[in-house]
Amino acid sequence: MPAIEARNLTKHYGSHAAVQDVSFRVEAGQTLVLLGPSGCGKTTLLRMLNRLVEPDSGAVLINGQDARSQPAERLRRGMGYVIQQVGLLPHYTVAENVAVVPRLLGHAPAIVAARTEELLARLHLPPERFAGQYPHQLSGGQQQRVGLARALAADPPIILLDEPFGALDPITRASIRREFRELPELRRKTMVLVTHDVTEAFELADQIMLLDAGRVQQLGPPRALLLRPANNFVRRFFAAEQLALQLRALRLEDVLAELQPAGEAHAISSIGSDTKPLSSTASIHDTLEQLSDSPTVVSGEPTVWVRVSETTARPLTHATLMAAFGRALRRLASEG
Ligand SMILES: Nc1ncnc2c1ncn2[C@@H]1O[C@H](COP(=O)(O)OP(=O)(O)OP(=O)(O)O)[C@@H](O)[C@H]1O
Repeated sequence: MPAIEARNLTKHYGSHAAVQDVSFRVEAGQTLVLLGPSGCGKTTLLRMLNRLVEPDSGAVLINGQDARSQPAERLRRGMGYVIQQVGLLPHYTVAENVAVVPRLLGHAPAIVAARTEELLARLHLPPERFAGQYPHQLSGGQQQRVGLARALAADPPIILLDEPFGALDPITRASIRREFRELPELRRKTMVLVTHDVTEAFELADQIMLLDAGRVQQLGPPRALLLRPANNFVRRFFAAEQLALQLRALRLEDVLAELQPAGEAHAISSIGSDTKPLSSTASIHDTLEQLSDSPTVVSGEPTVWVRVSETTARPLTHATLMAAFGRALRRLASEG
């Protein structure tokens, strides 16, 4: 049973159709990204999931149960909600803001305090410095982290995020996104995230739903939208950032075959050093970054070793990895 299911959701504002006949399923632990140009209906769709907006027709099922079968407040307690404007309470300290929902739920004060400290520390807001501060004393990025800590505080199984990194400059945004991806708290969560940033979508999504004028243009894993676009809108939407997205959509395991010379008897056993092997599930983008950090330098290029046996290892550099990536793209496109 999917954790979230949307069935034929439609919403009009007057005669304007904001969302038209949208359906999707999100399995437990997966992330769906709602992507599309401004005004395409992303926020309206997200807010139908926690009943901040009621659909004209269609239904939302949470763990198989109709969202309308329980009071909206109870439904929302099981779903964290993170928005761009953060919405911190100005007269509450950081710690009080994070603790709002667990307190409402009647969790024991000592447990709430410990959990708040742990979350702040994990989100790089050392509690000894930040717990007693007020929202106006924080930067935009720090406020967004507090917003995220607040959404995670009661450990809800589902998190809805609306442009959660929207107010940040691109560099801070990329680094917060990385921390976000690595948060152990989020690994088990079912998430629906709204963004208009295609790179963000490709970094975070298991599935992307691309919308235009309230209608689904394509729903699928990131690489399917890139390699097998359903129509010209999808093709054009990704055209400008094609390479950056391909680097995020393909993983090291996709190019392994291309790193192997024809006729080589042994399969590749590892890439990288024994102490720091590269993960075969890392994106090519992340692999290139890790390669840059390699302490081994051959002919002025950072290098890692591709091992096929105890005694045989070949060097891998940015150039050889990019060449293999190019061949893998052509192969995947022709398999289309
Ligand atoms: N409360 C409302 N009353 C009237 N029209 C609305 C309301 N909320 C949204 N709309 C309209 O519905 C459409 C979809 O809006 P929505 O906020 O869902 O888009 P979005 O994709 O999230 O946009 P953005 O990326 O700019 O936030 C827009 O045309 C918007 O003007």
